[in-house]
Amino acid sequence: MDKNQSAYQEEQNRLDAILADVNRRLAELQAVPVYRGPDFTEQALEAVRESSRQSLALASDEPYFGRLDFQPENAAGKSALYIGKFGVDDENGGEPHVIDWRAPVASMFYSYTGGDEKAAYESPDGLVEGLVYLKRNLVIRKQILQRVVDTYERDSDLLSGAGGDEFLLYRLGENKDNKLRDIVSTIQAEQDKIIRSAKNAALIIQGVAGSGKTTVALHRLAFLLYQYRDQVKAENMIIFAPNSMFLDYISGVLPELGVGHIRQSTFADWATELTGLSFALENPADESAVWFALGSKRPPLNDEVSGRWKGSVAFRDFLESCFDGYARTCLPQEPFHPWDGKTLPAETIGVWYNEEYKHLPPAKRRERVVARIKRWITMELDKVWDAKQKKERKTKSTQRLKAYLKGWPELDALSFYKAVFDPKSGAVWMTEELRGRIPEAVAKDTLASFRRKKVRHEDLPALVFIHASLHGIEGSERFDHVVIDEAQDASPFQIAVLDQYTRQHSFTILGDLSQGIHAYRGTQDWAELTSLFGEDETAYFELERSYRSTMEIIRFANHVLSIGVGAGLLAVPVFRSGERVKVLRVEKERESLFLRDAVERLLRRNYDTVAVITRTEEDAVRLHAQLGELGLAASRITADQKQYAGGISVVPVYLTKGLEFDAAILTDADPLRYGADAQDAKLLYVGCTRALHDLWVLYDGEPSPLVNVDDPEIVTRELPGEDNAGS
Ligand SMILES: Nc1ncnc2c1ncn2[C@@H]1O[C@H](COP(=O)(O)OP(=O)(O)OP(=O)(O)O)[C@@H](O)[C@H]1O
Repeated sequence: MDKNQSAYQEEQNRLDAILADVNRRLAELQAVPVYRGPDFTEQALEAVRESSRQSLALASDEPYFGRLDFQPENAAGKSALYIGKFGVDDENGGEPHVIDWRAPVASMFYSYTGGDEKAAYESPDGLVEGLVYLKRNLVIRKQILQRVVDTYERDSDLLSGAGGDEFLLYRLGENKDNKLRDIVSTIQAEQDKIIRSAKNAALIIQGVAGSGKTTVALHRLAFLLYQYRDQVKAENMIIFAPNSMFLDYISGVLPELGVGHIRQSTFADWATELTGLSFALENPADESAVWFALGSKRPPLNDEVSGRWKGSVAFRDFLESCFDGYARTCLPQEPFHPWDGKTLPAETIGVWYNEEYKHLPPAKRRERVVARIKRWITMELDKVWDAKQKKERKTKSTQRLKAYLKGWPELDALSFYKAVFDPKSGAVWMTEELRGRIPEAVAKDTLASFRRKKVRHEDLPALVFIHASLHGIEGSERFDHVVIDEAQDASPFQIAVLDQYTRQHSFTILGDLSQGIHAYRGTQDWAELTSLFGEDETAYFELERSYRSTMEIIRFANHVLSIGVGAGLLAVPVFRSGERVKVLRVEKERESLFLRDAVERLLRRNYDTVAVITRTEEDAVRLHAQLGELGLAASRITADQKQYAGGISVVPVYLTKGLEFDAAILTDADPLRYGADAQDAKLLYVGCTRALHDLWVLYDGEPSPLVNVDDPEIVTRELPGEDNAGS
């Protein structure tokens, strides 16, 4: 028996033994009737049983994926640690059968990349150092052992890391369906560092396309829930992603990791609900039509652009000044007369408002003062003995209080915000000086939206900020941890308001400035965020290895960036070579026919997900219809879509962000649609980096200056014959 066979046999024997144990324990637990009665102790026991049932059921299909033979210093011998998604204890109190991947000791499986140095991990009792003898990857599917790959063996000629790469490449070469997956078995050292970072800091992660940002953030949530189980609750954690379809796309990962109940939302949904917003949001498609229009039709991008101005921290400071003015002046300066001859002096009301309830936010202060005035009226009425007079005074006082409060209206965030922009609002706190600070075009646009009873996405941070200033923030509204994905599209103000709602700046903020296609409202530079949290409370990471696409695709995409944006933030591909990028001239008249044939050809290669990526929405509508007429059923991805179906998609390039496809065909890569400017380059870069295995780039006339046509190593200008495709 050779070495590989004997390793396989050894693992098969162990798997048989573990599975027998897991299956027996699962059967025993399933045989216990579920307790649904009123006894608290029994309920608690049932909860423990249910959680064991669930983790054993999950563990029984794929109990573990890795093995690490480790000998701590001063220990007599080495032990084989098996690492899986869930820990499985030995019932008799011996070494655990399987160690949870999040446990401190399991960290070595990811961080140890070979070499002669010692390995180490942080145990609850301090640093433990020792020697790793073996690192082994195991693929078990539905209880069947499929692969055994040694990625490190001490004192052997196995090149350190080489097997690890082989295993990673095997995983990366797989097709993708309509859901993102977990990567527990192949987390890379640089990703592991982020996943296991301490909770109480804002982590900012700049990662190139396909570097695993989204995936890493989800694994980090699972880690935080494990490591800080006494301090954080899943219900108090939230993931913000750009749209509902993206949330659906990533929704599978956390359940796979055994984590439930984490909130997932878009910023717009969260903000609308929190503020009880009565206006609708402007259709995002209208904004897209402006900012993703072709080159010359786009407005110039500068700091006075409404989205940038309203997304800045300076705008928050401006609103704070408005708010201070409001809080100082909102209280009526007159005394209150509930009926003729009776007075509650303005000074008394002032003391209540300015001193006694000073610790409360204005809306709550108002509530308390009004309640106190009412109590005062009741007390004064109690002094009146004559029933008729009492009744008359009661009625009078109610009318007078109503009139008095007209000068002190109850404001919600929207009415406050409207008053900021509307010169006719009569708000005394909006001084001429403050009003003069609003750029004219911004004021005009905003008022026009108000007239349509609409607000824009860019108004939401302000509305949340005002809401929090007026009402304060309840403990139950605060988050234990917040993930912001695609954070380059979030404005600094948006992140600043989220920080108000988050305990101890506990954030994972991920993005890629090279994919900042919403530059008209997003973050330009991560340093803007560091200044929000303070340097000591921020940790910055860069991920530059890209795992999604083949080497050819990444090099092709990097070229787009270096022409359109300049060097910097370029992705480093993993060594996974595939087909060359096909840059093909296809005349418009035969475009749809060509596309139909191309998609069919890709499907014959057994790809599961294929995307036709257009530059504009109109092109997507047109091509989708034409392909339908040619008998190719594809789904068209739209901005308001809730789910991603997988299969064949037709999609405008700006809606592909965050998604990935086995193969992608980019249409219209010509100079008109993709000019040599930063905005177009970012769009094209996003489009190219969606493809895992195969990228086709089509144009009519001339190719875009962003497109690499000269490098025969990574580009082919002709369609290879089907039989020798890939050669
Ligand atoms: N360590 C890893 N092992 C296996 N696959 C990985 C690993 N890291 C990332 N991937 C894969 O790479 C792809 C990209 O991951 P992900 O979508 O999380 O990246 P991203 O940085 O958020 O990308 P983008 O910015 O382009 O949206 C996914 O298919 C993911 O499964």
